[in-house]
Amino acid sequence: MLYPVNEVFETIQGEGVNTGLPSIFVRLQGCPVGCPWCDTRQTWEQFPENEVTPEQVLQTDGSVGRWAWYNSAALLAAFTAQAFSAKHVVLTGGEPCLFDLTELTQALNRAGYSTQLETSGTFEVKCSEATWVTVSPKIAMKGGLTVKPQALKRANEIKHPVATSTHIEQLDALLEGVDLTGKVVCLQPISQKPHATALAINTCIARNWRLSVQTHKYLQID
Ligand SMILES: C[S@@+](CC[C@H](N)C(=O)[O-])C[C@H]1O[C@@H](n2cnc3c(N)ncnc32)[C@H](O)[C@@H]1O
Ligand SMILES: Nc1nc2[nH]cc(C(=O)O)c2c(=O)[nH]1
Ligand code: SF4
Ligand SMILES: [Mg+2]
Repeated sequence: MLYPVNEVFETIQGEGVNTGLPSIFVRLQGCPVGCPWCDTRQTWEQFPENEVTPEQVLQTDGSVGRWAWYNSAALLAAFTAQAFSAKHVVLTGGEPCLFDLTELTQALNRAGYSTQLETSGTFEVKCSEATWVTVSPKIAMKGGLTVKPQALKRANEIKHPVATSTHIEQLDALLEGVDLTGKVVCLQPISQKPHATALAINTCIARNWRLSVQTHKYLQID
């Protein structure tokens, strides 16, 4: 299966439970969710005129919406060609669950990589059993999509972006009746805003949830 890839790079996982883990990020192109504060707006549209060769994607930093088709074998070959050391692959986007990721994650696992998804939960999650699934639920965004119960059920980690108390109330409503056994709940301040960070800290302490700050932004790395 072919996937539209916006960028492939090696860095340190900056968010969530796996913070600090050296990781290869594969950012897929395309997202219809429409979060007003999205870090990666360049991945929203998959414009045909922005298609480039796989080599060109490896040479750019993904800050523009260029993308190329890759299959799992070509991605694995790119990891080798780039001499990446990390053995953990994070599939993000854009919205990676626009695509069936089963074959890709299984191929990565077979090649010795652990895998993780970063998803909004607005599409069914299709991936290998071994994949760590981080759902960052998107509620009442412009695209009008809703969070799929299957995605919440499959989540290993629920990492909610927050800036106001309304975001906490929306998360509470979403999680009502969801069995959280074995799942980690994190709050992630939106765009490092001081108010958002204070709200996340205070709520995490009150609820015994995890705090996820975007450490890569503080470190000024990708
Ligand atoms: C860019 S999204 C891509 C994956 C997927 N579309 C999703 O939303 O989970 C990756 C992560 O960044 C988070 N994120 C995006 N923009 C952010 C911002 N301005 N502040 C905090 N977190 C943000 C998302 O909530 C998500 O957890
Ligand atoms: N360092 C780093 N960690 C991240 N964790 C999730 C990211 C994402 O954009 O999905 C991200 C990212 O873009 N960079
Ligand atoms: S779902 Fe993810 S990629 Fe899509 S707009 Fe929201 S944060 Fe950005
Ligand atoms: Mg990011």
